[in-house]
Amino acid sequence: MNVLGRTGSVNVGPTARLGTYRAADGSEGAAVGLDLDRPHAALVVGKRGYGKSHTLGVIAEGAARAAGVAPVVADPMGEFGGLADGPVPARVVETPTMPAAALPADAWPTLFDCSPTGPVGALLWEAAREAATLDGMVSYVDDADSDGGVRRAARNHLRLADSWDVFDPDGLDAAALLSGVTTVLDCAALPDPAASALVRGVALALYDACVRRRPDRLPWLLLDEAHVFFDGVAAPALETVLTRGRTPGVSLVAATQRPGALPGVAISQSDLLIAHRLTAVADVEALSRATPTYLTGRLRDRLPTDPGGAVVVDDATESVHGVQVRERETPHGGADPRASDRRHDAGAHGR
Ligand SMILES: Nc1ncnc2c1ncn2[C@@H]1O[C@H](COP(=O)(O)OP(=O)(O)OP(=O)(O)O)[C@@H](O)[C@H]1O
Repeated sequence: MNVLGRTGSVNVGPTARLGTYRAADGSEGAAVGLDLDRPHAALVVGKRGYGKSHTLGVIAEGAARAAGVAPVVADPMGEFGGLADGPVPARVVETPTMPAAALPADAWPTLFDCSPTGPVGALLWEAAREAATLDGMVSYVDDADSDGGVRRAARNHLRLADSWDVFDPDGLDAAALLSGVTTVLDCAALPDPAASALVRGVALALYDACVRRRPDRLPWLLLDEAHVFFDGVAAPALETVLTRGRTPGVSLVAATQRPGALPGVAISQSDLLIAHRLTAVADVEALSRATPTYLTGRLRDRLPTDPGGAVVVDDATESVHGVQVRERETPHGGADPRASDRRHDAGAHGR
């Protein structure tokens, strides 16, 4: 099997089975895999319904099976629970939490769209610097020598954070995330700021663990709907992983239907691009601007038209491939509901 993202001997190291090569006329060829041996930054793009969540699941299945790899999937739509229902080692954390201290003090004003130099933002920043728990932060705010309105506003922000149920002193840490099984963080019930805070804490915990010690497994962080995280408080940690993660050994796979909404670094730092069908001009242009010179012809002309088809731009081998992504081994939760199915179900129940 040829392995994309890998230079040197193709048979060395863990590999995710991606699918088969696909010629321009649609005919399928030899099996093709993705390298999981070295750290990578990969971007999976495609318009709705053309397979990017499916492909993220295929990569997660391969990573779950790979020795020496600890995959963590951030699942904003609750589509990846099926990973735990199949033959790969995976667990779903239905209500993921992390210690409040996992979010750096300077992130707290941003979490609530407060200026860090404004009175409320500055108080939140100080509270996070001085206290490791939400309760401790609230106490700090209550005792602060600030205007009553400022304290009230800061307390309301912290109450909102408490209502998300995402901060817990006993929440996930790097040791739990780097355990042997794939971890799916079900973020479907979390509002975007809470999910983004969680992903920032997780990304930093994984990065710090790899910088400070040599974990038994290399983390792979897989993000679906990645534009939500890049647009939120998670962005600085994701950019750190993208720009500095490879040396300590942290990989990031970001899937999005809106590559045009990602920061330029998310495209330019990716050494693997898996592009499904895209039609929005802004998205195609964002990719085209960052795609390398060895991609001959316009990217737009090479994009596939049917679900599961993809163009893979591999910076390691400086090559471009047409690929048909394989079927999932575990149930995929991303199919759109159909009214006709509901009508059938209702009929079966005699309604
Ligand atoms: N390679 C493939 N082989 C077989 N079926 C596929 C493949 N890729 C996608 N599909 C099917 O196509 C449908 C849409 O795929 P998917 O949910 O991954 O799309 P998406 O681009 O992530 O859309 P959304 O943004 O709505 O999540 C699903 O029913 C999925 O099972």
